[in-house]
Amino acid sequence: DITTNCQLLSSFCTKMDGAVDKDSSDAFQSLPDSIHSLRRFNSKLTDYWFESVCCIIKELQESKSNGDDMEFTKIQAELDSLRSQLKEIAIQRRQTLNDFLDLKGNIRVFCRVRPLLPEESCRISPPSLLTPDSTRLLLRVGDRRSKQYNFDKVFHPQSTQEEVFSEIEPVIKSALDGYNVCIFAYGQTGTGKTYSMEGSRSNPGIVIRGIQALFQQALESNHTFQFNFSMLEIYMGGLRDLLVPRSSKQRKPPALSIQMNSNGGVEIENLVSVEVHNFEQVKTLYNLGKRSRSTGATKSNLNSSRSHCLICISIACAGAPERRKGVNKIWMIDLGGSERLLKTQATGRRLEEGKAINLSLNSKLTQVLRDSLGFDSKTLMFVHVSPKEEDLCETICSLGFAARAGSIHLDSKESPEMQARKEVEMTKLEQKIRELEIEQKDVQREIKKLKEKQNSLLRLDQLRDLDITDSPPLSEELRFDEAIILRNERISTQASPKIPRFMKSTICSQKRINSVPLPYLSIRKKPTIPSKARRTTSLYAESVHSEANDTVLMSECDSKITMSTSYPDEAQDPDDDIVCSQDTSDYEIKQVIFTDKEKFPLSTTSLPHGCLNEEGINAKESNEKLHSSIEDWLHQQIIGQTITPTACGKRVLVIPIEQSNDTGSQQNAVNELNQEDSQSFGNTNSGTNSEKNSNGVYFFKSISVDEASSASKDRDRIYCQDKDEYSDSFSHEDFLKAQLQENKEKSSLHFRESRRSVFVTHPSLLIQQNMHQHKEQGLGWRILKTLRTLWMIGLVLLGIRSLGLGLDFFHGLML
Ligand SMILES: Nc1ncnc2c1ncn2[C@@H]1O[C@H](COP(=O)(O)OP(=O)(O)OP(=O)(O)O)[C@@H](O)[C@H]1O
Repeated sequence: DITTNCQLLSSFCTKMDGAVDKDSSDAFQSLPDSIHSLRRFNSKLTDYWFESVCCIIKELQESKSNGDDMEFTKIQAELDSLRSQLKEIAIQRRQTLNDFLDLKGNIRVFCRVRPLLPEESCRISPPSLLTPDSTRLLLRVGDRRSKQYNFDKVFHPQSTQEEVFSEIEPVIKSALDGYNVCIFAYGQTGTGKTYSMEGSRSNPGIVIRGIQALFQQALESNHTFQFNFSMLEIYMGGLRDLLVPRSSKQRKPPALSIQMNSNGGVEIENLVSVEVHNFEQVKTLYNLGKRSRSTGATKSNLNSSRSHCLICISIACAGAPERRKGVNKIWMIDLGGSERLLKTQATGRRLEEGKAINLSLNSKLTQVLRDSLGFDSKTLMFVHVSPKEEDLCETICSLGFAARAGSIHLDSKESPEMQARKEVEMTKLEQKIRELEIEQKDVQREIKKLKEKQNSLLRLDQLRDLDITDSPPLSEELRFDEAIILRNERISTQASPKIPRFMKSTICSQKRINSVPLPYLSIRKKPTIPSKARRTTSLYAESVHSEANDTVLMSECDSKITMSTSYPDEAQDPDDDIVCSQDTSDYEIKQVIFTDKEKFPLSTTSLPHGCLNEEGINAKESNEKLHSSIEDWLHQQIIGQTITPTACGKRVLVIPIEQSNDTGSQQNAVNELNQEDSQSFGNTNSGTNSEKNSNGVYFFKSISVDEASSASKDRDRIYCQDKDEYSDSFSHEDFLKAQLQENKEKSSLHFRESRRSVFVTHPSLLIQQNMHQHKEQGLGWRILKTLRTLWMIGLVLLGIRSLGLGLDFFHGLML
């Protein structure tokens, strides 16, 4: 209405005035939008407003036209120089950090002595381990003898998780610089390996802190990284993917096997590798993986890890030639407790596990880590020991192993002077790294400021190109819009605009009294849909309004199929769903066109957007839901992986959509899937939805798609072929028939009864057309059916009675 529009314009003019006076970039930012709104509502405004706005814009254009180009070029030059400066600093910092780590040693060995646990502390015996300083550990053997071990650092029983992590932080930086990194926790069972790696909820360990630091540092760097997360265990000598739910007879994940690629890198075939974008996602996946890890109670540890657990984050960064490698890995490994089988008194399965833990330390583990150990990879080993005297033998074994691993640089015969010089050098390098980091941040801040300035100039440029006064205020397109707006307004006025929505008549009732209103027309432009062969990305979520009466498949009552529309760049019109929400026999279909999946690499996948965000989720219960949804989703990926051959002959995971934040439509599509995936397929919908489902719509059941349907809960879906061309209006039956008749290599549509959504998932699912029609029956029909049944029962009773009479008669005759 006029008042609202005048208010809109008034605020617009205030903004414009501000823009002229203060050169405010905020006002520039909203100018194009405001101008668009202005033109849109022009016909309802007085000439005065429009003219005054035009004047302001003109003034603005004139005042800014001089010298802007020069300023833009100057800023660009400054930006270029700052960028090369930043690159220079990054190279220097990387080099200095590497020198520092070289001095420290590429293989570093730390020792952590765990404290006595509350249940152990009552035993009073002299401590067998002493830590005279931060690098030496003294082991008392008997009353007089003691043995000394040297480490890069010794963490005494009171050392905190923060102190331990402080040794990890520099290698996380190295990982972002392109170096492979391996962090191990080694030691006897029950000595605190899992405590160091995992930690507790309130006091997290290396893994959680490491991942957090990785994402934080990636955010602060001037590169964009791609992270992929995998988690596996070596259990009883074999590899097991921890992100895949435990196998059952029907759902067996593919076996993992270790392969070497052409660059000499190790690849684990069939291992699920999930692209992750933030810390929360990794944390959720990590928690999921932890649940699948093999643990059990032993005499030494009630919650003993019975396997080696390996976490791998692969880091890729395009356009950063200064990195050591294009793609590198960071491994974090919680080894199974090395144990003396006699001492743990293990029998049966525990005995076998114990043997396997010890054996696989050398075989599978070294194969998996072949490309991540040695050369310029950074390896950190944390050897864990127990302070208990009765564990002395195991402690000696562990310390001996650690000493051998560290002997590469620790035992080298360095004189105290040399060691002192090394210390000084390292301190200097550390200082230099700190300075370079500060400088780097300053330059980054400067670049950000200049970019903002440049953007505001660009926006002004856009404004200059805007021809307001010379062109007629309404273009053809806007005239058309306006005509539609007027038409819709007329319709809504006719339909008593003041009554609340729930009181308006339904389509059925309107039909009964022959007053079907004119359908609403959308003023939105439809995106042009490329031919199917060319579709590579998710385009839009489209819903269609369609009448579907008197077809063979339809139910008795007439019903309309109403599908709402949503485009990425336009806000949803609140009135759009008026028609579909009025009539219980209305029915909504959402069709989401997805990406071509063939471009995804083998065994690499991306989670549905938002699926792993723990924020705002209500702790335990929601976590459970989240986990089961992720499990389901992951399992679907595994099944998809086994049955989905692509045109290139490769097998790819079934991925709903490539993760991207850029278009609203993709977001819509992903959200749709998230909802789908995060809910069980049953009646989890709201009452309204279910009610809608049960009125005048079809149910297609038991469509099987190879192994997929037998292995999952997809029984109430229909799978049919994707439609080649977009059609605005079609009957339900025709639509489905068309889908089924098309060739079977195309993307498939899922029709889910419970949510009434049709969406394309992935290519190449073969279709079996054994669909059973299920008609929803009206009340009248049900009464007829009951009467028919009663009639049949009556007939049968009559027959029996007649038979009885006949027999009596026959009996009488005989007598
Ligand atoms: N530094 C520590 N501070 C406090 N408690 C600790 C510490 N280290 C270990 N513990 C406790 O000791 C117990 C055994 O630790 P943990 O399970 O981490 O041992 P482990 O070496 O991983 O054993 P396994 O190899 O059998 O899995 C746990 O209850 C843990 O909380």
